[in-house]
Amino acid sequence: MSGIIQDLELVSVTKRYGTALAVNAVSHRFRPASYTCLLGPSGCGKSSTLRMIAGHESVTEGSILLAHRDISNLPPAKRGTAMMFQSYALFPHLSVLDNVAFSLKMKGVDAKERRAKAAEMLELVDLTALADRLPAQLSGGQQQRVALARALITRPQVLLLDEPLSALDPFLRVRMRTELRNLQKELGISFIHVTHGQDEALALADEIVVMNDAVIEQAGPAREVFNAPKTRFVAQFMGGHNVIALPQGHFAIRSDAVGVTPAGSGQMEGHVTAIEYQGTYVSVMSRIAGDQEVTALVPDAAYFDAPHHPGDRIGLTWDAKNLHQLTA
Ligand SMILES: Nc1ncnc2c1ncn2[C@@H]1O[C@H](COP(=O)(O)OP(=O)(O)OP(=O)(O)O)[C@@H](O)[C@H]1O
Repeated sequence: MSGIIQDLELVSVTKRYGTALAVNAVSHRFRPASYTCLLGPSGCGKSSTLRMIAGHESVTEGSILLAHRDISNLPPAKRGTAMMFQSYALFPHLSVLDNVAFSLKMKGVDAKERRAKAAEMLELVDLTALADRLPAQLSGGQQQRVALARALITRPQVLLLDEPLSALDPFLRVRMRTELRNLQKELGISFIHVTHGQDEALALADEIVVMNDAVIEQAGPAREVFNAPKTRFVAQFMGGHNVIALPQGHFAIRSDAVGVTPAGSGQMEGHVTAIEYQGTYVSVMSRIAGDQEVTALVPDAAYFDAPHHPGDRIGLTWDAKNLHQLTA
């Protein structure tokens, strides 16, 4: 919205709560004007990272730079960032329009100008018709759009979103994620979105930053992180992969890159432990040498041409180019 594309960078950022280490010397440069998801399991430090960027939590060590300016010690309103919270925290007694205009009122902007700006933001999130309602008269999805408009009215260079879709029902969640993604592209600013959902991150993100245990395990374009996980944790957390120990080391391979052949004809022998019908695919779970579990996702037509059953011996095949060596 500023018209200038700005870089956000974390330089060895650490957060301690007493003796607990929540974020451990994390460094990362966020791509300008892109949608980034901070992804990881509960407690990995993603919300602490987001809150430090927003200025709602102090940085214990390290610095946060926006457009090469150290913003680590600035108050939230002076950073060029804005945060949309998990609970939208709208003022219940204020109309939608006044909720959106609130931060401009705090800044001393006169009534006419702030109402005009708020109306512009409501148009952006498609809520013009509901400007005079109170928050209690809105659906969850509408409340969320008010919260978005309220964050965007400050014209941030970076919008921070903490689990913004978690309060919505599954149907609305999918719709809102499309809206968020479109809004980010339309505004051309950076969105940094915290989530513990792999599907959500894959659907939304240009870049995924996977955190585990207070550090970044892997960061890169969504497709690269899913396709070529570097560690066992990333492979297992992203899902859809097998982790296999081979004589050359540990490898990840996507389940849909593993083929099932008649016994005696594959790269490896296994016996089927379970079959699960998933609609488009059938999941064939098997056990191979070394008591390792391998799952093959077989397109349903191929499976039903030559079905297998628990106890059957099968061959498993893959193309070596689909094996990704793990570093940890
Ligand atoms: N205010 C606090 N005081 C003490 N410890 C905290 C505080 N906030 C977070 N922590 C701890 O820091 C670690 C990281 O928490 P954080 O909220 O950043 O993780 P998260 O990945 O966002 O998890 P979740 O998805 O559950 O919100 C956790 O072990 C958490 O218990």
